[in-house]
Amino acid sequence: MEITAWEIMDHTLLKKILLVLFCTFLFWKIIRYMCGLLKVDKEPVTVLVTGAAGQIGYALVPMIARGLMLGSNQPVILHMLDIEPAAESLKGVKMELIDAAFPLLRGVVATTDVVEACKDVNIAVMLGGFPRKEGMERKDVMSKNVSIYKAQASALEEHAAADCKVLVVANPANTNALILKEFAPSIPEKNITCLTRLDHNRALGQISEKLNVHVSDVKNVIIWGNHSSTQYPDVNHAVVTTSNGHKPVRELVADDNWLNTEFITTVQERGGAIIKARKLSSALSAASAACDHIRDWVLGTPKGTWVSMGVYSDGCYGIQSGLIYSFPVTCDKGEWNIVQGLKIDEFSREKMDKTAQELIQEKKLAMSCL
Ligand SMILES: NC(=O)C1=CN([C@@H]2O[C@H](COP(=O)(O)OP(=O)(O)OC[C@H]3O[C@@H](n4cnc5c(N)ncnc54)[C@H](O)[C@@H]3O)[C@@H](O)[C@H]2O)C=CC1
Ligand SMILES: O=C([O-])CC(=O)C(=O)O
Repeated sequence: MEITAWEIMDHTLLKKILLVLFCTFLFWKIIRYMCGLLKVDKEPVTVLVTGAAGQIGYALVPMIARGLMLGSNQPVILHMLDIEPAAESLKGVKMELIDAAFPLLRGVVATTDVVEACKDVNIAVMLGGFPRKEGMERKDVMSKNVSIYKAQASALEEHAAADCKVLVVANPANTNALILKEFAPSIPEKNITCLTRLDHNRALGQISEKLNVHVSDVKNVIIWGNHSSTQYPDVNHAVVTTSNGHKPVRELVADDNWLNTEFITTVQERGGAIIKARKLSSALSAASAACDHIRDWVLGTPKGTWVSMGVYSDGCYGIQSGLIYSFPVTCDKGEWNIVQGLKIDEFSREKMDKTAQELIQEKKLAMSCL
């Protein structure tokens, strides 16, 4: 068969067109594959917030959904628990979370069922509890919280993820955390903590105001002990970053009398001062501190910096083991470790022991309510 010149040219053209189409297709496939490799969409982390219809809850859940707790590339699923009388209000919070269209928020559960709330939870922030009311004895409040924390400990133990990290905020925070630990024996004791980061941040704030320096330049204050007015805010190891390196806070403040009296009582009594001013307890700063606590625990503390966390004591610094006591800690790869070897002077020793004594009494009271 005879092939004309036109037909030969036509063939070549056709081949070229096919080749271009094939190359475009291949290029597109490669680009899609590379995009897949670079994709940063992680598995969502499930975060439980109990008492979520309350005022800290209302400040905290949008922070979590915005990535302030676990990072700006970490999707989250929120589980919110409250009690029946707050169910309608909780529903409203869920509606607002949907309306806010948070890109990281991959699901919201709002429930009054503790089992549903605890299911597959990776992080639990416990805000729910029974507040002290007029005319109530400490023992009455303790007894109500012991039963709440006992029940929630069992639900977490049975239904949460095996490596669930717990942060107790509700007061009495240290002792509620201790009860939770007692009744959730299969959750590792290192995974149960309480919030003293608010007190830590308050101490940083006071030093920053006194020295007129940026708060992010102040570091390594310590809150020892109970989240109560016996806590000991300690600046003996705290420093300020200056253009000439780190300078001790004591040297810069140059007023030991202020540091040993007014500074300590201001931090110890700050919660009460906020209640007096707002007629409500601290909520935005408590929510922010809860985010700081979990973020540093999960993602790590910056090099050379420690933070304060209420953790299970092992006897170090002469603090009786078996209490949830606030210590200076560093965090790495999801684990906290108490900063060791800090020098403790006589003034500090006395204050650290006083707050430990209060925790021993609270523990006794809690155990008597069981
Ligand atoms: N550790 C810290 O630094 C701080 C601790 N707190 C404490 O945090 C807690 C929460 O404070 P707010 O949000 O201001 O209180 P709030 O009274 O506004 O909210 C508490 C919420 O817990 C709910 N609740 C009560 N019993 C519950 C249960 N068994 N299960 C689930 N939810 C339950 C209530 O219905 C309410 O919605 C309080 O105990 C407060 O004293 C407050 C500030 C700082
Ligand atoms: O007593 C309260 O509810 C408030 C509180 O713990 C604080 O602000 O430190």
